[in-house]
Amino acid sequence: MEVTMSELTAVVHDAAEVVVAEGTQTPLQRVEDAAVAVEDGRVVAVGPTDEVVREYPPENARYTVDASGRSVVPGFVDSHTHACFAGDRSDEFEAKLRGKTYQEIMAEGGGILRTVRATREASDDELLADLLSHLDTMLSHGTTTVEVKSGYGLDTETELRMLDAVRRADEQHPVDVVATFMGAHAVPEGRDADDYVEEVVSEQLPAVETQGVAEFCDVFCEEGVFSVDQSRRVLEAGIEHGLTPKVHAEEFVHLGGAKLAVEVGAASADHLLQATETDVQTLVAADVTPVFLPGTAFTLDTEYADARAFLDAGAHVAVATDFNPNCYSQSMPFAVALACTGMKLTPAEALVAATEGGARALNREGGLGTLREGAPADLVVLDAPSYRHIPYNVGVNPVAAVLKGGDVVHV
Ligand SMILES: N=CN[C@@H](CCC(=O)O)C(=O)O
Ligand SMILES: [Zn+2]
Repeated sequence: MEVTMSELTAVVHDAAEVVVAEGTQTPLQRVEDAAVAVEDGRVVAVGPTDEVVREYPPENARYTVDASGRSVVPGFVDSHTHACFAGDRSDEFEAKLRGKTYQEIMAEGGGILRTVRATREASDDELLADLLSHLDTMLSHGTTTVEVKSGYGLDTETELRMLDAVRRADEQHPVDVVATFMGAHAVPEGRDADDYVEEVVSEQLPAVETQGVAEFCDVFCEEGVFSVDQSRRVLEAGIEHGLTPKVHAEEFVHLGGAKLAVEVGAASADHLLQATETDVQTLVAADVTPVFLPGTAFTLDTEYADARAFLDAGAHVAVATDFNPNCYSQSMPFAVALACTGMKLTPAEALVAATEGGARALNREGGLGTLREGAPADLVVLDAPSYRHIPYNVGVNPVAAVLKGGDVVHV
């Protein structure tokens, strides 16, 4: 005889609105005067409060959240971050304000390579503590799933130490953490790029597979970093070691990273500031999720990517923070605001790109990033009557509470 026990975990009721969110090609689905019921970590009902509470009485639930006057949206899925690192680069922000470019700072030994030096020197516990602290900040701003890349080690030992910190953070923290190996983030000081690519392929990737510590493999395909051929070599080797490709593509110079993303069947192509109309058509036809990182354009004070061209071509787009020592914001609400002001997404498009779009960029299309029935119960209660306040009330954290799998994990 089969016995199953289901548990009414949470009822969030009397919300001014609940945003279901489906995809950036679908009009925003939302319900007014609404409630959400959660059983065993999944959404079991979304609808008018009176109907939901009749079937799922709040008094039977472990958590009851009175969301009167507030809006409920899916937890943010931040699909592109470099959140595991040590050191501080706040002085580079000032140098950029005085006119230095990102490339000039790198050429002087700053930028990524400076973070590599600090990360190699940090202990395992320091790396973990810093990452956990960033996850706390992300959670308090409504992020419930985040992707974190390695790539500040650039040697086998430190890349593995970073990915181990990511694994431990995932175990210890309510936010779900998805690991990406990015040994090909920069060419280490004093090394030749081809020679280093061979190290990534023959040493780092086999070690990452043995440890089972990453799901994706990313590469910085950029002029002066890794060429298309070098990037292809890394991503194809990554596939052989069980990792799904992602590409930092067409950020500063148009090099062919978008085309490469299609060729290798990447889950996403990210940045895309220099993408051409052909890139747009090719990525959309191949269903590679375009990930836009407006915080990077804001920090570098550059033009923003043309996300509208992708939306017009039928793409389901994603928006993420790109949190890293150069783009120092863990806040998805801020990324949503910049997606609106910088890329002219509507608040609805930006919100869906930051939730369901992020799930697509991580190949998690079974409901993550939405509040439809059956989806993981990752909910954000906003201290505002509408999702429209996320980009409107800019510079203020709009999050009142966060539920992860139906448990209240932040108030
Ligand atoms: N573009 C390459 N990597 C990061 C920046 C990393 C850094 O500057 O430390 C990015 O996605 O923007
Ligand atoms: Zn990046």
